[in-house]
Amino acid sequence: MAHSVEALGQANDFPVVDLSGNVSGVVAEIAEACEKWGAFQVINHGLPLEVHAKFELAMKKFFAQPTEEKRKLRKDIDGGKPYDYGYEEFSKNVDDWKEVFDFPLEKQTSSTPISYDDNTQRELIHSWPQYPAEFREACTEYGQEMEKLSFRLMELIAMSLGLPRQRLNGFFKDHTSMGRLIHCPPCPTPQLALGTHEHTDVGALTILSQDEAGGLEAKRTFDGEWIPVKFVPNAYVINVGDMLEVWSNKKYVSLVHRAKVNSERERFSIPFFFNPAYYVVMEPVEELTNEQNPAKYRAFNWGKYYGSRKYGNFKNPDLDVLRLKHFRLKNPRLAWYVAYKSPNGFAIIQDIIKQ
Ligand SMILES: O=C(O)CCC(=O)C(=O)O
Ligand SMILES: [Fe+2]
Repeated sequence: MAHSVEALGQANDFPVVDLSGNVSGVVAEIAEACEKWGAFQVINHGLPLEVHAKFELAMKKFFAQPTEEKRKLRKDIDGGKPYDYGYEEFSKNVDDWKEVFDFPLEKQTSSTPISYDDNTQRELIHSWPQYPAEFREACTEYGQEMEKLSFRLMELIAMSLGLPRQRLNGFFKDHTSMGRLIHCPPCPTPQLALGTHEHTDVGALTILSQDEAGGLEAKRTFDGEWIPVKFVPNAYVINVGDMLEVWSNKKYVSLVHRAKVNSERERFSIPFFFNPAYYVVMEPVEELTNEQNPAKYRAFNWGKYYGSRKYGNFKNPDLDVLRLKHFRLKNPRLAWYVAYKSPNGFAIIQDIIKQ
């Protein structure tokens, strides 16, 4: 029998954190939100409305073009062009009802390996559309604001874990963050499709802007119920990603989420993924582990993890890509799972063991 949410003493909405409040109050709200929900929304975040509006308009003009135009900017994963225009989902072997445009931050020069056992770095190709003329500038300005907000949030999150304010900043020195524009056209059979299938975000945190069409849903941790993430004007939704789960030694859990589509209207959604530098070795933060609370993850390299997720899709629909569970400690069976399921499984396991 379904329990009423009230009876269980749980709110049915994500906490909305007012970032203009006093720091200790904000930190306490973030701590509770990350632990209970793995997500929260922020208002009064300081991002200029005009930067957001210009960016949103440029995005809508871009997507309104004929498909042939957009396809000129097609992603080519194996050709070292993982950004730009695409209409398939990236981290799982399922089709989403959407088209996307991905862009790295302007100053980003680092590259990611193409698979977990590949140690070569290659420069990644990215191109900007000619139309609309202000597209590149709008994305760049928005990206810079997102970067600022991401650092601010990471500092608040570090404090919420009882760490010094800048404890996690160093991991983002050459960060591999990216922005994604998502357009889901109206869907004639919304019950048979999803804009974005169930997943967790692989990076540290995600800052997502959804529009009035809504559709974003989060899986509530205590009962697995899908909860709609309410549209709040001028707010951003902040998701805990896989890497924050690792650093916090699972005190905070990466948010499982998805997005629905509807038959009447199109929807737009804009996630910004704040990711560590590709060379970062991921492992629980030392200060957050001890004998009573030993590390729940073994160390692994972010760039390789990201590369496997980014480039592993669609190669073979029967194979999984690297996921966080493959690095969880105290579950040797999973090591065998990786070994048997992946084309380079045994090499991956040897690599994990060596670390
Ligand atoms: O479509 C959406 O709003 C969700 C997007 C998302 O979760 C993602 O791209 O990681
Ligand atoms: Fe996501």
